[in-house]
Amino acid sequence: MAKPVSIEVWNPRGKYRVVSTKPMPGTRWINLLIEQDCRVEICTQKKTILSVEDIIALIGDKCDGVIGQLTEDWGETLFSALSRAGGKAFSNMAVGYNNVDVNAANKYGVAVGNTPGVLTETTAELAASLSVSAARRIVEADEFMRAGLYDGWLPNLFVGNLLKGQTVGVIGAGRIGSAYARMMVEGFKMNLIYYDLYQATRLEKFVTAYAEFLKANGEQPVTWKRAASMDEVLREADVISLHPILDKTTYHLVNKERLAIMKKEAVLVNCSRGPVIDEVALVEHLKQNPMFRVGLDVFEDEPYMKPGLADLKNAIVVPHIASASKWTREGMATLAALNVLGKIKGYPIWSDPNQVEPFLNENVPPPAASPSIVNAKALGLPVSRL
Ligand SMILES: NC(=O)C1=CN([C@@H]2O[C@H](COP(=O)(O)OP(=O)(O)OC[C@H]3O[C@@H](n4cnc5c(N)ncnc54)[C@H](O)[C@@H]3O)[C@@H](O)[C@H]2O)C=CC1
Ligand SMILES: O=C(O)C(=O)CO
Repeated sequence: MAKPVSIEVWNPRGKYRVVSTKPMPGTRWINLLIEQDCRVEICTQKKTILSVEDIIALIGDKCDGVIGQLTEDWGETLFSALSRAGGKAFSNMAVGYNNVDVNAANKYGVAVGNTPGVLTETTAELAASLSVSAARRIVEADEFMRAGLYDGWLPNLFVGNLLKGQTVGVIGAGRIGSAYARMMVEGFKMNLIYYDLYQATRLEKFVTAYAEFLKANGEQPVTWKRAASMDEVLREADVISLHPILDKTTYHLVNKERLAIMKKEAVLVNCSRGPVIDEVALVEHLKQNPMFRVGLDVFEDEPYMKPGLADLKNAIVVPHIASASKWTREGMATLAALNVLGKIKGYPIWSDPNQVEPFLNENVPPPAASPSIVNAKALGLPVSRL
């Protein structure tokens, strides 16, 4: 058993005990819980990633709900511990929930919440930032300046890739992938090719309308294409961004063979999950192809990078910050808290997890519903008619 962990307590006399495994941005999420008679316990342990044993110690003998993190292993052990403590409510403070064994949660009747929508543009903006930074070698140039190596303008200094008129590829045109695609098409007049299991109809309509706008103004219209395969995207695109969920079908989706069919001067961006790319193969590909560039926000074995990646000038690496804007992170905390509160209070499940704005308006009380419960159907939870 792990040693008792340090905690911060709000509303100690609250009827319901809600545990958060990490301090989260903002205070609205705390106030929303204590206003509904919850005692809120926030783990203030300095340890970045809590172990299963740490979280069992946090849960204790009585716990009505837990807000957890994407770095934690939520499966049989933790859901059985939460159930034994009388709890039936859990939420990831993340939209991705590959760290959660939903079947185990179903076994113990525990609702699993996530935080879709509030992080869509923030994440897409970072993917766009990495795309431009890699294409134009921003980080290399910054390091060059700071090293005092600049001794005047040169025709060939840090020459990169132009984006306008080139092809942007998206693998996984869901919420974030579609937002990213629009940013790159509308912002840089790139032509789109995307691959997804489902047709991204809204995205296609947006790009079609933008093309008509450009044409009406005497400019070259942009184009879009839904690829029949992922390989088609990898062959044709100049910049490719990965935005699928991580599951067994997307593990190592980008491997040695697929890296080999990409353009030698392509840019590859990953703001989804690290294991979507075979990172060992990527390091070797980057070594063999110095004009191929990557922008990575996520890594196969976070928090570690595969050997050699940190030494490569054609790789930009940032520590899983794609959703890290103030508004988004405070909103994620709010959605996660309301997921847990909703289950505790017996509220129905919000009918559309893609429209969570009503929960994010600080000037009005949130709807009496859980914003997004991924196993609502499996648990037979009622859907809100609001
Ligand atoms: N780096 C970061 O901080 C963040 C990472 N993420 C990651 O991004 C993922 C996507 O988030 P959203 O866009 O909100 O989810 P979403 O569910 O709206 O979109 C995911 C898309 O992936 C597609 N997909 C699933 N399997 C596929 C396959 N085998 N090939 C191609 N496409 C496939 C789905 O059809 C769907 O359209 C999350 O699951 C999470 O892992 C999300 C937010 C922040
Ligand atoms: O939401 C997610 O899935 C993240 O990776 C962090 O925002």
